[in-house]
Amino acid sequence: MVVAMKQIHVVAGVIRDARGRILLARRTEGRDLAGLWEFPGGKVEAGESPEDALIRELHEELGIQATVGASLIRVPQQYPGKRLLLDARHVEFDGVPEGLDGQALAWVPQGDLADYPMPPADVPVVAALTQPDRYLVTPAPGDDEAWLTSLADALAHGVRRVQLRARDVEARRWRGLVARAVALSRRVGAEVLLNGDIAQAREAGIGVHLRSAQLHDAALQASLDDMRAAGHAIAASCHDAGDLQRAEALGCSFVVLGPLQATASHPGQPGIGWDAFSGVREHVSLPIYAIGGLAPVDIADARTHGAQGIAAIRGLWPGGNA
Ligand SMILES: Nc1nc2c([nH]c(=O)n2[C@H]2C[C@H](O)[C@@H](COP(=O)(O)OP(=O)(O)OP(=O)(O)O)O2)c(=O)[nH]1
Ligand SMILES: [Mg+2]
Repeated sequence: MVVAMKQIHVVAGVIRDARGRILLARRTEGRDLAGLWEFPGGKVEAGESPEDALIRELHEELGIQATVGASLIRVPQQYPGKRLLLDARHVEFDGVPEGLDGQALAWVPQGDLADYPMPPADVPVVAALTQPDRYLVTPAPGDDEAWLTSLADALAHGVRRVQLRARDVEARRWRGLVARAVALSRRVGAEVLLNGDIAQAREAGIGVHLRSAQLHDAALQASLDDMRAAGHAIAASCHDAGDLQRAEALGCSFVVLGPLQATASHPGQPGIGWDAFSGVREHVSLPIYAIGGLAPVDIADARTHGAQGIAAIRGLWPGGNA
């Protein structure tokens, strides 16, 4: 049994300049995680509010006067020997930031953030800034044309990450639907992944979304390495910490964890709820969508509990059903 360690609350600022670039600071030698880039900030002291802590830290470390804005994401994360809550807030400021502790600073265009080595808890923060907060999973097609129209509708409403999923659809029909769905998605720059079938995903030139049962199939590693080398995304469905760790080891770039609530598509499977979701997410450094009975209205809750956002069939499909 793991002994519960006290969680350290760290509040960090997402600070932008007039060009939209984001300020990163490099952790100085002699501290934990030295040399890695971080969002400026620090630990909340006893009796202090997170907002006051961030204002104090940004004044001490950068010499700026901060105004703390909206929450971006709160990431619970385990490190060797400690547990962290990285609480990332948008910040406005007066003054000119300087590295008052001798730390290097960099103004980084949002698209380049992934080039800066950062601590594990920052990976979900960067993803929250740069990747979609909704992940549509398609329902099984009844009528093909109606299914494609609904997909086009979802894309028109801003969906930018899609998992094509259909059980029990005849292979040739599914291949045709996948090709048309990929064309629709490409037109608006949405990312597409195919559920379960690595070979077909490779052939269609899209990513693959692994079923949780596939995570424990060691024989898949070679074809997944091949997918990654070709620049295609790998994602996975996870139900517990073991699945998450396996997905991270296989090189997944994001995952789905659930069911958060009981759903009609998985009757009898109880939901894990937000608190358990937070506890499980601590074990890996990955963007994680919560799935199971969720809709866009739940995105704020999701972010508060360390999720990238929500994945859904009904909650993101126009009309709410297949
Ligand atoms: N500020 C900040 N800390 C982060 C980030 N990511 C991350 O894992 N951390 C970790 C590193 C540290 O273990 C902890 C923050 O502690 P810190 O060393 O900055 O604390 P502090 O500013 O209060 O300074 P001190 O305790 O060294 O005096 O959180 C991040 O993006 N920003
Ligand atoms: Mg600090």
